[in-house]
Amino acid sequence: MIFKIHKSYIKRYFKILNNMNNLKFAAANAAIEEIRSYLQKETIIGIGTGTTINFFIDLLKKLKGKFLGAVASSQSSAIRLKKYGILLFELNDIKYLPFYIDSADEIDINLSMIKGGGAALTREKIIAKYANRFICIADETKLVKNLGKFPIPIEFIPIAKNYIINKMYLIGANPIYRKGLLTDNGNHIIDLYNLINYINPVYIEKLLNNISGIVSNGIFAQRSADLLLLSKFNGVDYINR
Ligand SMILES: O=C(CO)[C@H](O)[C@H](O)COP(=O)(O)O
Repeated sequence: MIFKIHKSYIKRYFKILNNMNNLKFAAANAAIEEIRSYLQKETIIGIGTGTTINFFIDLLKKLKGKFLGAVASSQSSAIRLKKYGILLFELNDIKYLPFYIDSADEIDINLSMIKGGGAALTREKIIAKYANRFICIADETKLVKNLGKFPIPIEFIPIAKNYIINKMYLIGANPIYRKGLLTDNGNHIIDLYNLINYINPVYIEKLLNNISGIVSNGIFAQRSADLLLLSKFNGVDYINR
């Protein structure tokens, strides 16, 4: 069966996409301005993962020479950084990380987040915890009153799949396995639906941390962001924790 899509729908789709990209670019650009004056020859920057961060990496290439290099939270970000000739470091090789720049799938006013839509949550959480300052860049669609509409990703060790799925039903979540996905750490991902509108993200984060086989979960409440650069159609808001 052939479906004909009206030209006006295609035009509208590209207009929305373009607007979203403009917002992502604006947030990324604000982060560049935020860190610019702190950069020194020996500075290493922590870099997240995703479409918003890709804009940040593209802008960062212009600051090459003003900092030493970067530590990436995923293979995909590492490849992009490498393409621009930005020096890559392993987290274990660095003593101090002044900034970690990343986006989020959802963020609330306390700067707690759900992350991991791009499956990089474990490395993101480790680097975010190691960093002195977490700067989150996001467009205004990511800001929510209560976290939980976006499913919570959990990265787990493959042999624990059935055990974890059963456990998730017991705590009232609807677990959906991301078929065919292998994380950079060789693990798998389940997305938890219906654990919505919870008031206490720290409680859920700790609860999930406590289940055997789960390597990490996408709630970033114990280590929330320090600064949110939130891009809107009329400018960028600076929201401090
Ligand atoms: O947590 C993440 C990846 O694991 C990303 O930060 C999150 O998914 C947002 O991505 P995007 O900028 O593409 O909306």
